[in-house]
Amino acid sequence: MEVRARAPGKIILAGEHAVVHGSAAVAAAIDLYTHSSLQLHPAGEGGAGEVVVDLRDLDLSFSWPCSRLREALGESCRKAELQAPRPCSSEELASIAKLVELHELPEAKIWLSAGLSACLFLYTSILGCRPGKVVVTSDLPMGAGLGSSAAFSVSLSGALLTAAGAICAEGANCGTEWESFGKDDLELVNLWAFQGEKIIHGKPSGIDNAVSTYGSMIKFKKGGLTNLKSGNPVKMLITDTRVGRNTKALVAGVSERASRHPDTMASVFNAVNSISEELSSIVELAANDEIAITSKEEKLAELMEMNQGLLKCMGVSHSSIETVLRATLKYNLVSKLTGAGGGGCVLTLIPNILSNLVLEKVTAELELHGFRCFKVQVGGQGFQLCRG
Ligand SMILES: Nc1ncnc2c1ncn2[C@@H]1O[C@H](COP(=O)(O)OP(=O)(O)OP(=O)(O)O)[C@@H](O)[C@H]1O
Ligand SMILES: C[C@@](O)(CCO)CC(=O)[O-]
Ligand SMILES: [Mg+2]
Repeated sequence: MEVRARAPGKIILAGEHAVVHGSAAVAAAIDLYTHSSLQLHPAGEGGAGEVVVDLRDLDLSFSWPCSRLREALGESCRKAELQAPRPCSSEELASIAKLVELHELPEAKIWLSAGLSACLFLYTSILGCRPGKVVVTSDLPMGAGLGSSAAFSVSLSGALLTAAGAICAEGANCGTEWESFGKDDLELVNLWAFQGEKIIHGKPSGIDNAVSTYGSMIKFKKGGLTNLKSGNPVKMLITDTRVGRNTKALVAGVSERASRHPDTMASVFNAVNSISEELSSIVELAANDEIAITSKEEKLAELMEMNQGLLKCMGVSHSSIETVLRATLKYNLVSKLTGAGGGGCVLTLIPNILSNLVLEKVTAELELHGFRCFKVQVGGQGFQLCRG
């Protein structure tokens, strides 16, 4: 049997980085997905067979004989207690890293090793050393702020947990082939995906895996999640500056700045918390006429502008991000970085009354800089499954 799972990427409307330090943040799922499909193979004689990970978009395939996995991981290669996800110990992570190194990734693709380590950890913890093949494809740019690592961890955890019989989809959703899950199953997927994110990010807040698992728009603050019912659709243009960066390093950089200036940075995080709280209540307001919608959008834009200023103050803006801010401001549009920053993607709020002509002009100007623009639906589905 083949299990096909998908999990969405996300945008962060307010609160990235500060959320790692306990502030509130607001995030929403977008309609760009990572798909993980899984086929289990019958165990060969004497435990033969292999685990194959096929990263289709990158045209890369990796395999490990089950016997090699068992030898390297020993006890940890035994199926874990599925209902209680466990973190990857540092010894286990070192053994997994050695298994990944066997494949000698080219220097230009070395960033993949964290994703492969997370994949091997989730596979062997959830299924043990059973032979099987995972195929991953994604609409998301990797390492660009749209939550590719979380969508990868969520889709993979969900496919593995389904194959292990730990969770079960609840039937077709809205007449599509994609099936959704109940609250308890989603919670389990989210907990396992968080362990995968820890391997990739170092110190994740958990917001990216939560919004990818549950979908919709959420306010997230350590230990708590509120579903936001958006009063009117929020329209955003996403610009990928194509400047590569790494969330783990950026998160560590902000923490270092916080340890050098604890009081000052505490005030910055506190200000971001207020922005996220205010933004989440504005998002939920239902505006009925053009004047009300415009006033709501003006408030959102101002909060995004303030948040961008504070992100710059945390040291995570970048000249490419500043270029997008200037280009969009010429059309009176407000932008902020989204995700970890340092390059990656920028959000631009698209007012309801903005004509398609102006939107096309802005997009064309951004593309002239070599950036790539996406128009996305905000606040859609979370983790879902399709039976093959
Ligand atoms: N489809 C995928 N296949 C394999 N590895 C992936 C995939 N998607 C993400 N990854 C792993 O996640 C890493 C990118 O994660 P990172 O957290 O740095 O960026 P992001 O998740 O795209 O952005 P952000 O965390 O700011 O939202 C990649 O370097 C890779 O290790
Ligand atoms: C930068 C960060 O706040 C968001 C990355 O999308 C990291 C995290 O919350 O884990
Ligand atoms: Mg990430």
